[in-house]
Amino acid sequence: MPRKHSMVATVLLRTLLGFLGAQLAVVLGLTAVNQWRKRVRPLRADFPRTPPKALPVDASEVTVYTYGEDLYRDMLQAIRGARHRILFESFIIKNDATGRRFKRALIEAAERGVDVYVVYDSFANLVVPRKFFRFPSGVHVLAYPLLRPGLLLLDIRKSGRDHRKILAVDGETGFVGGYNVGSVYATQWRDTHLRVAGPSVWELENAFRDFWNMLRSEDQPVISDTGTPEWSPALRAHRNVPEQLVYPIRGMYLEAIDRARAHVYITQAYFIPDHEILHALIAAAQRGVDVRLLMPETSNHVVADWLSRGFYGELLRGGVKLFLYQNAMVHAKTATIDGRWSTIGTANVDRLSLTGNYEINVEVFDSDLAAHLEQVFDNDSTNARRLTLEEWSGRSLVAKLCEALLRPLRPLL
Ligand SMILES: O=P(O)(O)OC[C@H](O)CO
Repeated sequence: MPRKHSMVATVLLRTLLGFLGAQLAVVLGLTAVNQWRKRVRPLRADFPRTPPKALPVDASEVTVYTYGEDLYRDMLQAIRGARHRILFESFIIKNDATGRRFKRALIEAAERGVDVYVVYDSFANLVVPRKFFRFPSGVHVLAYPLLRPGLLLLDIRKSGRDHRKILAVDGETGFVGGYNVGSVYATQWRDTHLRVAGPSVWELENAFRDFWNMLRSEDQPVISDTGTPEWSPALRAHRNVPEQLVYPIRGMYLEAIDRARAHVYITQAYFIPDHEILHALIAAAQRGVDVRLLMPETSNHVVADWLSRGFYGELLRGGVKLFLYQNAMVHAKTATIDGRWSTIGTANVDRLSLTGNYEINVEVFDSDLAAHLEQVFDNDSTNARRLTLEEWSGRSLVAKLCEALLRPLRPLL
């Protein structure tokens, strides 16, 4: 009997090792093909743009940016015009011409007496020399740690990356959205960011302050919290905070999709939905809602693309329309529903963002903003091709096998 057991264990172990080996081979193979493709067919930067447009939302004004150069110009202008306080947080800050421009502007602000706070994620910037993140003492810098004590003991409150992108200046102007800071994003990537001017900037300030005060070291200043004299239910920031086991962005998406009656337009860089989000979208399509998903045909993460592809069949059979963005990386994390609800933020629709990282998305109830985001979606769609169920069903057996082998990796991304 024990001999039989050990034979079964050996067979199981070999099967598992064979599966892991095949998975590794697929990942390495896809990565190699992707590197080659990038060399012979680099992404173009001639995607359609929608110019920034300012719109009132209650007592505030919002502006949608879909082109990095426009955004960085206005962010830098806000930093250069700061009089009291700058709160700046970015998942990635590249040590390139754009990153250096931001660094210089932040230092100059501190030199003229502005209180400057900077947060970045240590893991996302591992390839950036530490020297780049050295600022003069007038700038307060918090590097979200590579590993937080407690994580090794599986304390999930200590998990997640700081994936947020926030700038808030003087409590008057704020920016939030998908853009990291780097030259490639300025012209090569299609992303979406929101500028807020007016009382709703508090939403972003508050998000930054709570994060800073929770994670600052003892020798760093506390950012005082005086509350807000005014906030608008039309524009609210939702924050995923692993330290508090709070992940409202996923709930926000589920609630909004569940209410949809006419249309759902979602733009995502990496779309790897969980069971509930997938089924909420299909349920909406089944009740007659026009559900459209726009994603890059080829993103900068080949494995994420293949994990995403594993859902295409079910989505298409469920009536969801898929639009694949061509020849450029679309990195936006936005959705607009029924001409009245929209979200713009940092969270991807994948496990890492929705139940893993520190994230921030603004949820906006406003018909003008929704109409504008629909226009952006339509404009983006002119640079996308619609994938049909017929085409997808005819993909090669090798492609189907790769999807099946990679399926167990879904929870990792
Ligand atoms: O994590 P995101 O969504 O900010 O995307 C970052 C890019 O993938 C950088 O390679």
